[in-house]
Formats: sequence, structure tokens, C-alpha cells
Amino acid sequence: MDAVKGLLSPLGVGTGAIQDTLKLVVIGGTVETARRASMSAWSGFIDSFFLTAHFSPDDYPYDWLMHWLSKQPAWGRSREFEITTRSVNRNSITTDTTGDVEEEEEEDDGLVHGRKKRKVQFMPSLDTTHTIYYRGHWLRITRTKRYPDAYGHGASLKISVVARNNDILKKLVLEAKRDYEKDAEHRVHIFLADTTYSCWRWNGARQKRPMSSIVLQPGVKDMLLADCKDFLASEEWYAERGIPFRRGYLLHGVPGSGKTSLIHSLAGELGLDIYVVSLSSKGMSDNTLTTLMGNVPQRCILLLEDLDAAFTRGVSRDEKSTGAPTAATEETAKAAEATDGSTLSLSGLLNSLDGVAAAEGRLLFATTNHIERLDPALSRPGRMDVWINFTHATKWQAEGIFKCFFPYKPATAATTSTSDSVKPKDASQKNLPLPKRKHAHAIPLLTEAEISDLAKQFGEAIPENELSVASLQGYLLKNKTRPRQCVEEVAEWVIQERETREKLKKEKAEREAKEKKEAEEKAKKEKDEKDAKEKEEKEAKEKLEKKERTKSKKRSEVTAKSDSSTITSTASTESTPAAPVTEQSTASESTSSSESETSTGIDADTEESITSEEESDKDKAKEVEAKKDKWVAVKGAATTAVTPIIASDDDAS
Ligand SMILES: Nc1ncnc2c1ncn2[C@@H]1O[C@H](COP(=O)(O)OP(=O)(O)OP(=O)(O)O)[C@@H](O)[C@H]1O
Repeated sequence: MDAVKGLLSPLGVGTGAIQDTLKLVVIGGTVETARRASMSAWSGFIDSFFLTAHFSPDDYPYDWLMHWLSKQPAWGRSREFEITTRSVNRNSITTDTTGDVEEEEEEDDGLVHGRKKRKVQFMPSLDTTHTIYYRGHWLRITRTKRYPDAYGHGASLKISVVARNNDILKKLVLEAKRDYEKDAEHRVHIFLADTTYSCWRWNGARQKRPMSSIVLQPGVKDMLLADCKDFLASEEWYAERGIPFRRGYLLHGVPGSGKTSLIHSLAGELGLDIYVVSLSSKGMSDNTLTTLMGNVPQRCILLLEDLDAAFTRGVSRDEKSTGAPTAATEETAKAAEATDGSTLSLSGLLNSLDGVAAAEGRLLFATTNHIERLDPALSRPGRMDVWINFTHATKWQAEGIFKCFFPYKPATAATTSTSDSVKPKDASQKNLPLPKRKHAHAIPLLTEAEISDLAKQFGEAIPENELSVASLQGYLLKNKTRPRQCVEEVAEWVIQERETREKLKKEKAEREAKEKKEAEEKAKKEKDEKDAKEKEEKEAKEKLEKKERTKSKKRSEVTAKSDSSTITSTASTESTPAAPVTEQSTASESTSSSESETSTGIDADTEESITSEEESDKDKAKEVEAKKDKWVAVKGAATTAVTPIIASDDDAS
């Protein structure tokens, strides 16, 4: 302080006020530092008693915990929380909330402005520590935002508890998991491949689809379900034999025959999530696909949709089957890369399916409408172990799908026992029971027997293997409240469908024919243009050659003439004095344009020969002769001047 005083005194400043300010700064700084140090020491001390678990939003436990937290009664009493109605979050499966708004959460099918009523969720607010009492322990819960995101992605969760070991945290996570799975029981989670960041993005949770709603030929569904279950239970068996723990299913066939629907329903039945990759998506490359495939969880369904679409660019393996794209296809692949940045090759796809980095334990499903376009290497056993062909609807399928559509009236005890005795083997051939929800549709309730009868009639009216199941579904949807009329009108609908198909076929054929014709005309036009151009070039070349020939002919004639006149005039001009020659030459140069023409006689002749191209050779010859005469005549006048030079040149040579 004395030092400061000493410094300030020479300036004549009153030191009292400054000293007081400085004192305050020093004291304030010291107190704040001490406070911070003690706080950090205290939290360090407290933390040393706490067990802390961190949950990353990229992993399932985060979802389980968030779901569990949103259901805690303590949450309703919390003084700080986040309320959300967003359904894009993975936690949106939560339907139960606590607190005052609970009465609004009752099951209600009512629509507000055409939308389902939104449900409110309570979430731990960000950057706040909440305390919850759980099984005799106080849990400190902190949710922090690591990077901003409109939907809360990126937030991480931290749960601390004072305990001797981490048993309580394990119990908490397991309970949250059970809870989550119980609520997610009726849903299938879908993840889509993000080619930009080579990661999986949660795309939503869909209601499970009952297997009985998929109508396939008898035994197909059961076989597939049994195969999948057997695979999922055989990890050790595979390990013991050193076989990679992977299984591939190739579903191929006509569009709208239930390939995607079957996978969806299978995922629900097995309780697996679906990871979807579209191989033809923008930016898909070998590296991206390998990274994505390596990051799928152990138990899931990996779906490669429209497998053939990835190869429309013509990427295929070379003759030696090294997996490298062939030279011919490299250009097309390069063109595709230039347009959408996609560089996926077949070898890249094969590596990602069963390369070293490929994930194990997943069920691979691939769908295609064009199995003939697939490279055999792709569909060989080991990659695609089970193949299922999907065809157009059979009569049996039509009957089954009709039964799925129309619920039946609950039967009396007596009828139930009769209907049980003739229970169909395949669940899809069984009528669906009444819907659980009230006021679902105004569907007239028929007896089971009547529905079965109508279904039979419907099946008989449908031609075998001609219409897709999707189109049958479309027809039934249109008639979902009139089962009897639906059957009465089905024959007419089939005729209409045929006519529409014929019309579409015809239109397609016409369009193709038109396109073909246009292409042919275009090609012909291009060819004609090319021919005309070539002809023109040829003619021009011929003209040029002719011109050259004429030139050289004239030059030789001129030379010959001048030589002869030189010879004749040499004798007379030999004695001519030099001065008059110069005068005459000057006079002759200024005489007329014809004389100047004469001095450039060959060029002028050439021009004339070009303009008189159409004239007969005879005329041309005459004209040339006349010109020559003219030239010679003029030349004769000038010869006296020119000759000595030529002569002297000649002499010199
Ligand atoms: N066998 C089936 N059983 C029940 N519903 C079916 C069947 N086939 C098709 N559908 C219905 O038709 C619609 C289209 O089916 P889906 O998308 O599964 O066909 P897809 O074979 O995958 O077609 P694409 O090859 O064009 O992708 C769905 O709404 C589905 O309910």
C-alpha cells in the first residue's frame, strides 16, 4: 500500500479514495477465489462419495433412462422441468406422464383439426441438477446440452448416487430397460442410413404389424419365422463351427406383393429394430457402406431395399471376379459419381456384407423386383441363405386378405366350438376379431360363417396370379364398410382392372414405340446431316483440287507461252536500250485495269474458272483459250518490258 501511495503522491492525486478502492478489489478477489476453491474442494469431496453414470444419447440406455425419468412421480413435483410434445424424439414412445395434465392423457381417438391430440411429456430440464429418491438412495440427475439441436439430440445424461457399489445404478438401468421395452412392445423402431455422416438416424417407431395380416402361400411365414428364431438362438453353434454369425434373406418378386410388409411384421414379432439402407442413395460409397454395416447393433434387421437399383449404373465385377469394376463400367460409375457423389461398387457391397468389419448377429434382408439383374456373387449362399419368391395374388391369398379386412360378430359358445374344430392352419386365413377401439369404422358386423363364405366367393372371383395383393388391398379399402357389395362388384372390378392394365400396357407400348421412332428419326437426321456435311466437304475439296489443277495448268501454259514469246522477241529486243524499256513498262502498268489484271493474270483466271464451274468443259476450255489470247495479247504489249527480265533470268539460270 505504501508503494502505491508513493507512486501516486508525486501526481498530486488524493490517495485516500484510490486506496479504499484497491483495498476493496483485493479483498473481493481474495474472497471470490476462496469461495471458488472451497466450492470446488467441496464438490470434489462430495463427488468422491458419489458413483456417477454417464449416458450418451447415441446409445439405448439414454433412451431407457429418459423414458423411465419421464414416468417418475417425483417429476410432477419438480420445480424445474421441460415440457414437450415433440414426437420426433426416440423417447416419444412415452405416453404416460405424471403431474396435473394426467387426466388429458386418457385413451382418446378424437381428432383436433384432423390430427390426433398431442400428448405432453415431462423431461428433466437442461443444465439443472434434479434429485430423485429411488430405492433408499438419492439420485442426482443432470442433463446437459453438449451441442445444440432443436430436438434435444446431443444432450447427455449424468446420474450420481451415494453408494458403496454400483448395484443401485445397475438396478436402475435394468428397470428402465424393462419399462422401456414394455412400452415399446407394440412398436418397431426404424433407423435410416445417413450417408453424409456415415451413421444411423432414428426415423420413428411404427406400430407392429401382426403376422396374420400378411397373407402368403401356406407355410412361408412359419418357415421364415422359425428360421429367424433358430438363427438368433444359435450364436454358440455358429461360433463352435467357425461360421460367421450372419444370415441373409433375399425376398424377390413382383411389386406390391408384401416383401416390405413381411419384414416389418417379422421385426415386430422378433422384437428387433430395422436398419434401412438404400444403396442408390446420394453419396453412398464403399467406405460409407462399410462404416454403416459395421455399426449396426448385434440383434437387428438390416434391410437393403431394391438391391438391383444399386446396379443400374452397371457396376459389376470383372471377369476375374476380383470385385473391381470393369473398365467399361468405370465410365458410367464416374458419371454417376459426378452427378450424385455415389461411388458404390459391387466389391464394396460384398465386403460390407461379409468382410472383416461386417457386423455379426444381424438378419440381413434384401428386396428386389429384378432378381435376374443381380450378380450371382451377391445372391450366393452365405450372403443370401434363404430366397423367397413373391408372386401376384392367388385365390387363396385373395380369400385370406378378405378375411383380414372384415371383422366378424363374436360367435356364441356353440358356434365357437364348431369353428375351433375347423380352425385353419395359417393364422392369415382366420377372420380378425373385432377391433379393440371404440368407433373405429362404421363396419356392418357379419357372422364368422358369412364372412368366410364371402371370402370364398371373393377368392373365386379373383384370377389366379394376375393381380397384385396391393391392388386387391386397394379395392378392399375402397369397400371397407360394404363387404357384401364388395363381393358382388368384384367381377366387374376385375374387368375394369384388366381394361386399365391393357390401356396402360397399350399406352406404354405406344409411348415406347413413339420414343423409338423419335430416336430413329433423330438418328436418321443426324446421319443425313453428317452425310451432307461430308458431301459438302468432299465437294469443297474437289473444287480446291480442281482449282489447284487449273492453276498449275495455267501456270505451265503461261510459262510455255512466255518462253516461246521470249524466244521470238529475244532477237528484236536484244538491241533495245534499257531506258525505253522502263518507260514502256511504266506506261503499260498504268494503261488499264485489264493490264493490272494481266500482271496478276493467273489469279484473275482462277476466279473466272470458279464462277464458270457449271459450264461445260468445252466452254471452259474456250474461255481459257480466249483468256490466254487476251493475256498473250496484253502480254505481247508488255513483252518488250518483261521479256528482257525473264530472258535475263532464263539466261542466268
Ligand atoms: N401378401 C400380402 N399380404 C398382406 N398385404 C399385402 C401383401 N402384399 C402386399 N400387401 C399390401 O400391399 C401394400 C404394398 O406392399 P409392400 O410394400 O410390402 O410390397 P412390396 O412387395 O415390398 O412392393 P415393392 O417391391 O414395390 O416395394 C402394403 O400396404 C401391404 O399391406
